[in-house]
Amino acid sequence: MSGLSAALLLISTALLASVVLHLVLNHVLLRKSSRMRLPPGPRPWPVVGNLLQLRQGGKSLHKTFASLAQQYGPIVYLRLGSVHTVVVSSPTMAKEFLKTHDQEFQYRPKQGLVAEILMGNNGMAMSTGGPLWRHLRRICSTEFFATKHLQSFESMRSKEINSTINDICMESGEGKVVDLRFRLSSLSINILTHMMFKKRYFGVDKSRQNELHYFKEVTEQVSHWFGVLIVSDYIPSLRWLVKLQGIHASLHALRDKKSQFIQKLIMEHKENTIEVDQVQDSRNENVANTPKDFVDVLLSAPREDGTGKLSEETIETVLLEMLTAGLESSALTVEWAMAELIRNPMIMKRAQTELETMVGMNRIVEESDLHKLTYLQAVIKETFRLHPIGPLLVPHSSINKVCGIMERYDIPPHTSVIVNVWAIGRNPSTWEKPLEFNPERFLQQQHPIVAEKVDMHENNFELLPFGSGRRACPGQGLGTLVVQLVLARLLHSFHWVLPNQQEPNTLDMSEEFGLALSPAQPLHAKAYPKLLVHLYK
Ligand code: HEM
Repeated sequence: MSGLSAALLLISTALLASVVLHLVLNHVLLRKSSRMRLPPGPRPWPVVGNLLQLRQGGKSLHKTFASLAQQYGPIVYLRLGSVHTVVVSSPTMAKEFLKTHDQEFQYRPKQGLVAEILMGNNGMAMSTGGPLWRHLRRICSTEFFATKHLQSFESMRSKEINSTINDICMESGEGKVVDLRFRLSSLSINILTHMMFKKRYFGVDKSRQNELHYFKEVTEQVSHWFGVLIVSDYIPSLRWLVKLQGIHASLHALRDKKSQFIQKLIMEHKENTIEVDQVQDSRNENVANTPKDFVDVLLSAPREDGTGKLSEETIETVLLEMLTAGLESSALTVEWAMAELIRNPMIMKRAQTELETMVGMNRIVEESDLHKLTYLQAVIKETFRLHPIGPLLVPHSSINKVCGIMERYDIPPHTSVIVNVWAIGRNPSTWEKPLEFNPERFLQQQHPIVAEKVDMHENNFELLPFGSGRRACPGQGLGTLVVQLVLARLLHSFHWVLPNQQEPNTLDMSEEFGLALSPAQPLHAKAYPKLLVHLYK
């Protein structure tokens, strides 16, 4: 027998053994779960469960789940390989899991291969839960996301946005089309990396180019891998097949790359050799005197049991998670808002008129103006409703079986609970004409769920762009602030239209589902300055 046939025989025997093992495990699992009052859902196939149904829907998982909800109702049970999964798609159901049973469902499901290799279980966002997760969340809330700390970076934010507005103004003067995806993502990277480790990557001289390239490669690859469906996460006996495909090797190589990048940052902070970047503004001030950054905070933080310092592994993971969660979220939300406004010129005009009235045309928008901009807030809520960048949140889970959901259903232990906020935002029984971009809906007092009530805080489950409860996004304050400020500055500083006299209503609004839900086509537009020249310096 040739070497090749021997290898093929070995592979087919192993495959057969995996399938048999799985059939046995499935049988046991089905017998156990058939005794529970499970929510309704499509009948699972042996071994693969409902995995094939998900594949049929293509890459847009949020849409596949929404059509399952239309068939089976606001709570659907699926078995993905051997993983119990529940998808909820109504405000009432979301409240049941994220508020009534928040304590039980505060955990994350067991990590898949990607998170296991790239993050370990010593971080925050992907951590299954426990004392370290609680400790890290407390550090983040008190030392990084606290209002006072965020305020201390106000001048840096303003200078970064000035610099972007200035670049757009120059492009406009040269008759160029603005690549808003690039501009917004560069701005968001500079703001976050400055707060996290006192570095900015865009608008810096050539010396930082290699580092920028490396940084982008690492973060883009991490995002890419989080969007890949790894079959052994659902059918563990196929782990050997995944190994054979070289996925482990690629992930380990990426882990080493990410470690190198973050280790360098940690070293620079320990040795105090970091070159603090300077963003010049018209008053020729720089931002060197900014407060303690996040790496400093983590390096001086104690362990969860109060002994010693956090391990470097933990620091690495938290930094990578914060970068992954925070880098694109605000930028993509502003891009969606701009796309909707360009498509709806009357709505853009109303937002601009509000800025002209409340701020005037003789100065730029400051953070202290934002609370007066009611219409702008409504535009942002409407953007979050139609285009939540985390359409399925991050899955929640419970350690134990939870009985009596809506007094009707039992949820097996370690079930992956997915909240389809995208479907909730488009549900016609909650929202009138749900597919219309209509910020006014948040200003109409007579509507049953009016703006004043739907405030994106703990008790409004109609609008959940940041989740809710113990696992809600800790970056909500920073994210909202950046979205409001950047959008206000773009609308106050420029008139915006599509290039080549393209009709507004022909703008492609299709989505790309990945780690974040982004416009499938990066937004390009022409900008025409509205303010006096010196306000762009
Ligand atoms: C517009 C901006 C943002 C949006 C829409 C957003 C949305 C979300 C959502 C939907 C979740 C999952 C909530 C859940 O599982 O229930 C989340 C979690 C998280 N977000 Fe954000 N986010 C934004 C900005 C940020 C920023 C700027 C940071 C950090 C710099 C950040 C850090 C995190 C972290 C660390 C978690 C995981 C929390 C945990 O598991 O305990 N986010 N975010």
